[in-house]
Amino acid sequence: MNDANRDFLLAPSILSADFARLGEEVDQVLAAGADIVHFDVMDNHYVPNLTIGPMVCQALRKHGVTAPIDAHLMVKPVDRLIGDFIEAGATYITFHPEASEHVDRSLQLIRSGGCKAGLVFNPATPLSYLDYVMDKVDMILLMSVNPGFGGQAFIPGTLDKLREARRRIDASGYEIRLEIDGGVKVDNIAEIARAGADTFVAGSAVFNAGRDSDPNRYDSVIRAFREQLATV
Ligand SMILES: O=C(CO)[C@H](O)[C@H](O)COP(=O)(O)O
Ligand SMILES: [Fe+2]
Repeated sequence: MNDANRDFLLAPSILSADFARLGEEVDQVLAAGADIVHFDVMDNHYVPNLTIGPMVCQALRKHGVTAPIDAHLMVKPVDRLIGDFIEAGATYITFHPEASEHVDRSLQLIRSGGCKAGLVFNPATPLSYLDYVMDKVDMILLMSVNPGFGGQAFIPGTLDKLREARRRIDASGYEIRLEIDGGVKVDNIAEIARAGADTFVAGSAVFNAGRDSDPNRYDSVIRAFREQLATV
């Protein structure tokens, strides 16, 4: 696939949403044109922060969210929670290979539950974890910050890593999405897309936009992202 016909998907990270009004926040960002709900799961063990789990994913489904939910598991161990997120209605389940004792088994567990499987690479994690599992991944997620917190700055070296991941995907012949997570803003998304990403997580850039009282507060930031992507 080349840049011209790659479809770009926007995945706002609800890490930066107002948790007290989560259903409403998700409804508004999807109404503004977002494609995927990025759902950050942190365990205060694999990463130094604690967030939300499968019950909240299930609550979003019950609330009526039908868009894909992209569960980014920053937890160790991973396998038990994989089952819980399958039950809770996740669409994608991604995990960090260092957090699984048996990466191949965890990937198979996700697919056997009917979900799409992905591996997440921290800034210092080598892409060689992909060597023997390309046929078992639907998503490769490159972290462009160290995991654990929203609002951090994009690490520029990730652009080269994106180019390398894109080469691997194109050479494999498999349909695999290439997602980027951390510090994605309106002013760098085009450069990130040119380096090979096709799925863009953005938390603070989306949820810090607009005024709380404005029901259309996310329209202009989503439109600005799309305008930038149209230049790629
Ligand atoms: O996985 C994450 C952090 O570990 C988040 O998805 C990410 O940081 C998004 O937030 P921002 O766009 O504000 O950087
Ligand atoms: Fe994330």
